[in-house]
Amino acid sequence: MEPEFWNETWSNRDIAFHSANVHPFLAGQLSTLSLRSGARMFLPLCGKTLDIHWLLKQGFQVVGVELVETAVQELFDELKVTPEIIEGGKLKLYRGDNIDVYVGNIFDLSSAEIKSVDGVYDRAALVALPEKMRKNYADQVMRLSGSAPQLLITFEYDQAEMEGPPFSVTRQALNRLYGQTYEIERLTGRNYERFENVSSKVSEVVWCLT
Ligand SMILES: C[S@@+](CC[C@H](N)C(=O)[O-])C[C@H]1O[C@@H](n2cnc3c(N)ncnc32)[C@H](O)[C@@H]1O
Repeated sequence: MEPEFWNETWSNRDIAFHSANVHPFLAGQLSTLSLRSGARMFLPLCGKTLDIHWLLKQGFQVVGVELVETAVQELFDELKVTPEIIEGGKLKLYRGDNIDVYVGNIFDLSSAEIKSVDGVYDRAALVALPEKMRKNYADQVMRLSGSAPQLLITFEYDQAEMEGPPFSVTRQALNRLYGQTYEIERLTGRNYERFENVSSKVSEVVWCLT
């Protein structure tokens, strides 16, 4: 997906991926990463997810990256935080108490910029990218996070029935992307019935990468 696709998605408000609730598995599964309190969580392709609100409330620090500035402005508005906006690098930085969100392309971000990361939360990020981008994305997430443990949420369905995004990402695909670096454990999953065009089974699956 090229940047124009996501700019149009946000300007047309075609943001069905944005949930009105905190992800139902986040609270129950994050502890599998065994993070210290106050850990710094990296959210690649973060949008304006309410999961960020939840993480901040739990005392985590958050660092995100998001291509579309409108999304980041809305995130800070909804958090009721007036950001300090820092320009100078390739990406603009929106900063508040315990939260840094970089505006721009994840592939332009450096590990020196985002500093240390204790855990990664990938919801609707890996699955937002077409197959040909996923290897570069996975390598970049590992580079940026120092291969920190990940809570990763994917979809599995018959890709022939829907174009994506979100795309179907199987365990075999995860093994190819992350299997050299991480132990990959399937934590839980549920049937997901919100893709209108898919008549066969859709599963939403939660993984722990340690
Ligand atoms: C499917 S949405 C998911 C957003 C968020 N994770 C959530 O759960 O609501 C994917 C987001 O990634 C952003 N995005 C896509 N490609 C990106 C890239 N190369 N770098 C940074 N952000 C990107 C899009 O603008 C979009 O907001």
